[in-house]
Amino acid sequence: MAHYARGSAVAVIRLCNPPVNALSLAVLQALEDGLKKADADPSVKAVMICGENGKFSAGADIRGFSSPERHGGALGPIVSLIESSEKPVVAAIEGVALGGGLEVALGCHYRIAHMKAQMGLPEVTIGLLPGAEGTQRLPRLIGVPAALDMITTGKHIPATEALKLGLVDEIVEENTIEAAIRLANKVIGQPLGPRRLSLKPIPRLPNMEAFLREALVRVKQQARGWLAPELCFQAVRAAAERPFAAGVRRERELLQVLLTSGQARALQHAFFAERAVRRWAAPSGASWSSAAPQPVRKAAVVGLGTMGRGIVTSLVKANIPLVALEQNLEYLNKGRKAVMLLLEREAMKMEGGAQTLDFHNPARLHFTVDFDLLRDVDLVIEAVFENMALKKEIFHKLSKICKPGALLCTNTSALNIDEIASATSCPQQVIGTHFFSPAHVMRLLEIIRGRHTSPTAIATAMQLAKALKKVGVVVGNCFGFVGNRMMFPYVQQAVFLLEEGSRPEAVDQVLEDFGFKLGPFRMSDLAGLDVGWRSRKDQGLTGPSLPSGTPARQRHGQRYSPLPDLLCEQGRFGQKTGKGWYQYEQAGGRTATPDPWLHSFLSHYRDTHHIKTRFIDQEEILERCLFSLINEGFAILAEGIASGPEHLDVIYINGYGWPKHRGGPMFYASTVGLPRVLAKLQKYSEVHPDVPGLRPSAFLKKLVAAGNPPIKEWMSYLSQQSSKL
Ligand SMILES: CC/C=C\CC(=O)SCCNC(=O)CCNC(=O)[C@H](O)C(C)(C)COP(=O)(O)OP(=O)(O)OC[C@H]1O[C@@H](n2cnc3c(N)ncnc32)[C@H](O)[C@@H]1OP(=O)(O)O
Repeated sequence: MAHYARGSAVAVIRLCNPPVNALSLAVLQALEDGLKKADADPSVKAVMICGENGKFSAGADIRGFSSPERHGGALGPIVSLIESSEKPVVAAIEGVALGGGLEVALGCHYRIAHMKAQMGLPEVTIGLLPGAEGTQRLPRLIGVPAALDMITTGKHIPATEALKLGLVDEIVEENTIEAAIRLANKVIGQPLGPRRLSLKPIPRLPNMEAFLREALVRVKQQARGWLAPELCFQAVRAAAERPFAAGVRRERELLQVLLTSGQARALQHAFFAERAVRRWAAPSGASWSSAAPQPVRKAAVVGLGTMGRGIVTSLVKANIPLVALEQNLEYLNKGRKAVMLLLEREAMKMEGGAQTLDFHNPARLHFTVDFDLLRDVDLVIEAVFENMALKKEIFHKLSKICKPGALLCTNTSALNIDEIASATSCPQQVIGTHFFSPAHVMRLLEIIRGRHTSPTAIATAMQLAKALKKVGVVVGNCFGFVGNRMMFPYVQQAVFLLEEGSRPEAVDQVLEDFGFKLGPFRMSDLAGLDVGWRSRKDQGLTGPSLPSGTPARQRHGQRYSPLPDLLCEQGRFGQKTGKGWYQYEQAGGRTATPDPWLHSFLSHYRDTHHIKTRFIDQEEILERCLFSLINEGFAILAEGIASGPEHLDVIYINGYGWPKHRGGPMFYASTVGLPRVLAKLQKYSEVHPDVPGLRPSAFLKKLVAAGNPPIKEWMSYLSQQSSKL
């Protein structure tokens, strides 16, 4: 809705559609009606447009994009209608003016913003472009470079920056509405021609052609298969090169391409999935709606290795006073140095720098080797070496030292939360908080509830994720939880493909072309091959505890590849040693080059094990890696480890570099079609009967038998499940 009211000479149109005043068709209709009413009323001399509840508008109603033509098509003419008004129209921007909301403001003749307001054209992030003439008006107002930056990245900018760019005419600290009405009264009778952006020429650059050429290279490099940034670029280029009307026609053509590309649907799924996971629920019946978080006034991190350092940095950035603990002074000093370096770098990126972060103040960040200093903290995050005995020892100590009610979190990436909790006297306060490396950068926080974890503990961990500006996803307790458990069969397939005839660079290329930032081998070299090796040794899969006589390529009757173990035995741990699946310029180097040594090692390995080398095409590489990962996802859903497919998608997008424009693995499966996923898994499973990861999950089969229902309905088939599942 939009409420129309007339004060003295200024009519007020208030956009009203809580919580963010999204521009639904009803809101647009009411806006149009209001404009026409104001136009027809001779006593109205000016119009002011604002939003209800301190928010201008978050743009078009994304839920309405199921009927996209009507949606995109409806807004452009209204923006034109605003601009062509013979009475001055002022936008009063409070809260947010995003997407279509900002396009409405660009149609207005004047824009005034509250200093805390945020503006942006984030359409690119949901696979679209600002299709209500925004790609044509914004460059005319702020110039091509700034407009291109805003439109191709979708970033939100604060009002202060908007003022510098000339996006708004004025910013105010107090009442924006009153200021806008004052401005509207002031400009009554002034010529509107110069204020109509469609009539303005594009600010010229001395080297526009060269600028655009270089910008296109940058945009393409960053997009990696994501279509919207490049099409946003093309629309802005049209603004630079064509008259307004022709630019608008080009914008519409490009928007149509995006609307039918499938990527917009995937990105919108990702948008709503990220919001859906906030509404967590546990099998016990506890949920986000009934559980309240405890305040975290002071926290502690135990262990200052790579993960601990990132976690400390993350907590300091969230302004949470903190104790950072190591086992001895040598490790403490090493950790402190590394943390300080990270924080200095982070401070340099922030307005206000080190003062904002305040990490030199021991009252805010205290380094110690004294466990006693954890007595008064509200929450501890343990981030030590991945070893059950060590973790249990630490949790036993923590449960004795920490105050009653303190939350005890473990950053384990795979170990059993219940076993860790069993070392404490308060298992209800123990929870997994699995950060991803680098912990101060990666958005995902996998939150693992143990059998005894209390609803308050879950709510507190979710609240912590929010404070750290991360996406918290609550999952159940099993080996590898959700993310790593799905990753195991994916990596396993990648290694099996090498055994059968492929090469690391061929496998990585296929998955990077699909959109992953790094293929499995480049990723493994970055993370360090020794991490998995240690875990396999602990599981008795390799190393001294492996019973003699165990076949080299079989464990527990299933296919096993010793390739990663063999590389580790050669000291090839990846980037850190300068050699892994690739070779690097030096230990710690970042540039991966295919390694002839590895190629001949693989040939020799195949000869030793009598494996006939065969050519493996891209389709097989993609399907075996991705479908085995997805298959595990279905097993996870059936076991109740995650509450829905969107949880898995959010985890993969935010923690594992899954290309967002493909909507996450489970959404991707829904677009491929479950019958096809099932048929392919069946085919590969027949060829490799000793690989459980390729054996289709019962839940996947059930969904196919049910006629391939839409992703939103999957979980309902689970609740009606029979004992077969
Ligand atoms: C054809 C081209 C023409 C126009 C194109 C467009 O305008 S496309 C839309 C462009 N706008 C956006 O992409 C903005 C999306 N929203 C946001 O970035 C954030 O929601 C926002 C506004 C910064 C607020 O963030 P906050 O963290 O405060 O709240 P939250 O994200 O949880 O949102 C609250 C609920 O509002 C729903 N919502 C937000 N924006 C929209 C929208 N544009 N359309 C529909 N619904 C929207 C969001 O899903 C939340 O709902 P909930 O039921 O609680 O999950």
